Amino acid sequence: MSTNRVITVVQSEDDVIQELCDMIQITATNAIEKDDVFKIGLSGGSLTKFLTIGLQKITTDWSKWIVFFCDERVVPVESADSTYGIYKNSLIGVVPLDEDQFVKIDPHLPAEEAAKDYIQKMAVHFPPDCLPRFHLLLLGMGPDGHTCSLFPGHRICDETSVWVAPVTNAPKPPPSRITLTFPVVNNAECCIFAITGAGKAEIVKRVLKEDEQLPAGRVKPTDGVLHWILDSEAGAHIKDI
Ligand SMILES: O=C(O)[C@H](O)[C@@H](O)[C@H](O)[C@H](O)COP(=O)(O)O
Repeated sequence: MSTNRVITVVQSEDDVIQELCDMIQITATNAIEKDDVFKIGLSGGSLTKFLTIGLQKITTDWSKWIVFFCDERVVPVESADSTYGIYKNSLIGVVPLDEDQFVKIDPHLPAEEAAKDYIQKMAVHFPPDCLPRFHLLLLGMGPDGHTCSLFPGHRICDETSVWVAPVTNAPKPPPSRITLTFPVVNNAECCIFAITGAGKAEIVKRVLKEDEQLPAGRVKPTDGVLHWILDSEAGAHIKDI
């Protein structure tokens, strides 16, 4: 089954941020026109920097945004490892988003409970009897091909019975996390990978060659579009795919 995949290679990291935020603005406008709400899922890592820089420049009805996490580290919000903590400090007060527009984990719970709790919180915004369908999921990818907190060889990559799964032994610190599972990721209307740097060129090539051993290679929206936005370094081997 071929996915509706679009690969965009631009020159620099700044160009990736511009391309990414242009796509976010368009997707948000279409979602708000269609559903009067914009349900977006954010990831951590370098994406936090891209959005901190780029989201300030977009035009959108911020009041219609509901912001979820594709994955989150189960650490206190004050911790430097908290993805929500980073977005809270870098976006709230900078763009017109309120804290209560973020659907956050309860970091005081162990990962197993935090995952169940997050499903309950998602169920407030999605019909309970079908898979949640995000308008947009923003994804990163590690040099090992992981995305969200779906790590190579980890059993939760095959998890299909829950919307959100706990991770207690993530190879990328911190070890305790929660993550959306593939059925939810692949039910999104749109997924965007924003990837930069020479360190990712080899793994990008492998993933775009559909190496399904790699979690990022299993992101294939069943009824949606998949975008890869790459800078010239991360896209160095594009011609080989
Ligand atoms: O919380 C996390 O760790 C992320 O959600 C994770 O999936 C991230 O997107 C990748 O590890 C890429 O991170 P970098 O872009 O920083 O390489």
